[in-house]
Amino acid sequence: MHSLTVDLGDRSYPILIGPGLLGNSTHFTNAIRGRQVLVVTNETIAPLYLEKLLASLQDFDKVDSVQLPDGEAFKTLDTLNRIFDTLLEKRHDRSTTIVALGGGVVGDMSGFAAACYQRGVDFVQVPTTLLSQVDSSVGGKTGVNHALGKNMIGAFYQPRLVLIDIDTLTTLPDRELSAGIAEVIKYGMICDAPFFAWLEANMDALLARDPAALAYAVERSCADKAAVVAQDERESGRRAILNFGHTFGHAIEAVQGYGKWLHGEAVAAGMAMAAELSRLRGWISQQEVDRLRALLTRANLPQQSPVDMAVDDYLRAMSVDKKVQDGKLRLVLLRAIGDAQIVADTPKEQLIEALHSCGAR
Ligand SMILES: NC(=O)c1ccc[n+]([C@@H]2O[C@H](COP(=O)([O-])OP(=O)(O)OC[C@H]3O[C@@H](n4cnc5c(N)ncnc54)[C@H](O)[C@@H]3O)[C@@H](O)[C@H]2O)c1
Ligand SMILES: O=C(O)C(=O)C[C@@H](O)[C@H](O)[C@H](O)COP(=O)(O)O
Ligand SMILES: [Zn+2]
Repeated sequence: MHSLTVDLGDRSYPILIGPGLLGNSTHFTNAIRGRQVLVVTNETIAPLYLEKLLASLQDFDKVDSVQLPDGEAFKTLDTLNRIFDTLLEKRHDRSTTIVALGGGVVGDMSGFAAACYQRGVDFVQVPTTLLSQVDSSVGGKTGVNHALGKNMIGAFYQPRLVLIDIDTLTTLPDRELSAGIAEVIKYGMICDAPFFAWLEANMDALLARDPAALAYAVERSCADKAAVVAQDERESGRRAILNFGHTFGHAIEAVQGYGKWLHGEAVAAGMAMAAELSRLRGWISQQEVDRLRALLTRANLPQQSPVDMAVDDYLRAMSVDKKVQDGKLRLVLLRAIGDAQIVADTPKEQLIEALHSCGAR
């Protein structure tokens, strides 16, 4: 088992990574302070992993579970209410711990429910997709979508433990594996050039689900993310680099309708757009853009806009991005592979040219 820490003072917590962790009760008994637990999962994950998790929670006095409908389209305030309904109907008090068993959708909603229920209860992340293991379970961004924008309603709320059982990746559909790889590639692009080179050398092993390659990619991604989050927990500055490709990607998700494009797919296309913009600005070379594009292609990820999206669709959706300040769009661009910078002065013509170069109408 590999262990790292997200260093946030008295809110620091461990990330445990390895095979077989779901069946080990010790990690839960060590991290959970009270005697009550609510497991939040969904209809797809429950038949695969709920029984195993419940067996590891046998020592607690009161363990309930709730199964949410599956899909990004259900990452809403309405679905959140199902968690609150269960907590109240089953009479969970303030000492309860919410355990999120699932991908980023379950994790983001469970974390937000934990932040809100009786003004805050403990929370543990058990991520089961590659994307949630390398990204969403770490760092405490929680929330739900709004029709007008991604993750628009939420809170920063840190878990007490992130338990990553990489065995769960064996059942993940190929398309979801690729979506997770998009966020892995992101770390290489924004802050870890040696990792980017490692991904170029090991993409075939990752796609073949080689356990050692997957474990390494999860560990390295979590380490990269934990370092950024420890510097700037609430995104007042540097943390925004984790949003590389997301201003474009979130526009794709919202305009297409949540769930049509997977988050990781939208981020992949968004990273290609941000890379093109960085090149137009004279910061990275065509060769660096080509390296990103080649890696996205090998990972079976898109790098072009949906055909039916026009530049105006992007500009409208991007104008509500959470990084907008005083009406000014802030974007994450690249100085080089492995070196991201946040900029507020992108010329509109360059932005439009970058969008066109990725197929936006
Ligand atoms: N909080 C953050 O920092 C952060 C970071 C990145 C992404 N996100 C959010 O995460 C969400 C995307 O997460 P995701 O990619 O995990 O999607 P997801 O949660 O929708 O899961 C993808 C699909 O895989 C299924 N699934 C989950 N685990 C499985 C397993 N082991 N075997 C088989 N099927 C399994 C799910 O039921 C779902 O159908 C988005 O809402 C995105 O905004 C949040
Ligand atoms: O943890 C972060 O910070 C991120 O930006 C990680 C992203 O991968 C993630 O998709 C996040 O939810 C986007 O944040 P948002 O603030 O733009 O909604
Ligand atoms: Zn993301």
